Amino acid sequence: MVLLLGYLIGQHGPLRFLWALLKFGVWLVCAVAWLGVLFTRPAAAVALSVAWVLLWMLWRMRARVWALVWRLWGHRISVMIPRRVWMWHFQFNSWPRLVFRLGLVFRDGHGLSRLTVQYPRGRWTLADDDNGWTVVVNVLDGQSPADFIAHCETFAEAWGVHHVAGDSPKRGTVRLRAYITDPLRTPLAAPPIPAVTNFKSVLLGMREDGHQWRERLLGRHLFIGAATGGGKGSVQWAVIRALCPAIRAGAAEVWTVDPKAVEFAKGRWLFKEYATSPEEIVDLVEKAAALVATRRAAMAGGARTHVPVSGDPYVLLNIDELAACTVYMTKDLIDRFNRALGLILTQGRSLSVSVMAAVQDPRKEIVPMRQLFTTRIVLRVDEAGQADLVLGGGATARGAHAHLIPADEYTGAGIGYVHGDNRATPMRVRAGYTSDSDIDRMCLRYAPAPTGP
Ligand SMILES: Nc1ncnc2c1ncn2[C@@H]1O[C@H](COP(=O)(O)OP(=O)(O)OP(=O)(O)O)[C@@H](O)[C@H]1O
Repeated sequence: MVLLLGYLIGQHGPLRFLWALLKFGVWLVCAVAWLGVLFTRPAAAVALSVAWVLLWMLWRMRARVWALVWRLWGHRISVMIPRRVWMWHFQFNSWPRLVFRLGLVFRDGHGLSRLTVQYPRGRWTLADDDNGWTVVVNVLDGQSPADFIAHCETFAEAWGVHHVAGDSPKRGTVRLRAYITDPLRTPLAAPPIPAVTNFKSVLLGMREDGHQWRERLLGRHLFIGAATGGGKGSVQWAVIRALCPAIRAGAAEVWTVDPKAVEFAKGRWLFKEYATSPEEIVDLVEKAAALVATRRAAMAGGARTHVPVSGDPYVLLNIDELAACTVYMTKDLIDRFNRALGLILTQGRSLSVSVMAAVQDPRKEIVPMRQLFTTRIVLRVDEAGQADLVLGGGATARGAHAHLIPADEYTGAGIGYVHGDNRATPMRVRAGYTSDSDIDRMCLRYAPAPTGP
């Protein structure tokens, strides 16, 4: 007997052994009590047994019952439950089970008896915008942040939230941000026009975390890839809106290439140059390349970067539907176009000549020079791999699900992903929508003052 006790304690450890002993004692007391009731009041004993079985079945099915309740009334429940209580539920109740099921835990020890499970706990905080929470996890040895980021969709499903975004703020750490509802679900108005253009930070719309979506223009080239109707125009117009004060003051010029002669015809008065036919387009791009060469020669040995001022302005070469220029023109014109554009893309950044190009099909054969664009934005695309073509390899795996953006204009147009500064993972954003009447007002108020005699 002593030997058996010693063996069991050695195998299971004293705590586990005591726990098992306690459970055995409780069961024994229950069984004796039940037998006592059976002999005195058989009917009550049968009723007790049936109630026990029912309770046991309900307990076993608790996950399915909860899933059903959640599916039927989840939305209403989520509104009623305070955010913090909701977060605590996932923090203490669901997280340990979830990471266990996803294989994000480690089991140590030898044999069942000494099994210890190490699982990543994480620091949980409510988000500032009250639309979810953030979990910062120190990954275990042998794991990488990518192991968690790959499961963002699963976390979103398990927590019943709209979206979970993951990134790695520093080595060995992963940050998961749960968004309960989608802050970008309704269209945004056109961004307000600033009093003075800030070339280093122009407002384009809103980020998923509720902050302003801003991009730098000076020293950058912008590339926007999206299927037709994805809302490329709204990003282009948001950039032009931000430039309006500088356009009026003569410190910025927009040169527009509009092969379809539709999208930008309405804002024609804001543009210093406007080209639609293949010959005009190639002449205009060569003119921009010549400006780059002139500025480079003028600055040789002097200042390293050009500062845009009235009379020596920042030039934005705005190209709508780049494929029309790189594929659908004669070979001679395509060669001239590619040569001139290549020169601007490689040398224009420090000389205040930027390119903003929109394209429906971002394949390499269509846009061979897309790697030269420093800021790349992908809106809704038709196939999963296309986000990788725009943002770079692995973007879809890191959360840029541009192929899942709804095709519906109201809920999906203008939504996309961009590589935010200091972020390893793409940030979801929505551009403000510039309507036709907004464009009319911009033309009336900000069209460049006429020059010449
Ligand atoms: N940011 C936005 N917010 C809400 N709705 C938008 C937004 N951008 C565009 N839309 C809606 O989607 C429609 C299509 O947008 P737009 O023409 O800009 O897409 P596109 O990507 O430029 O398409 P295409 O390649 O055919 O020119 C617009 O008419 C507008 O109704």
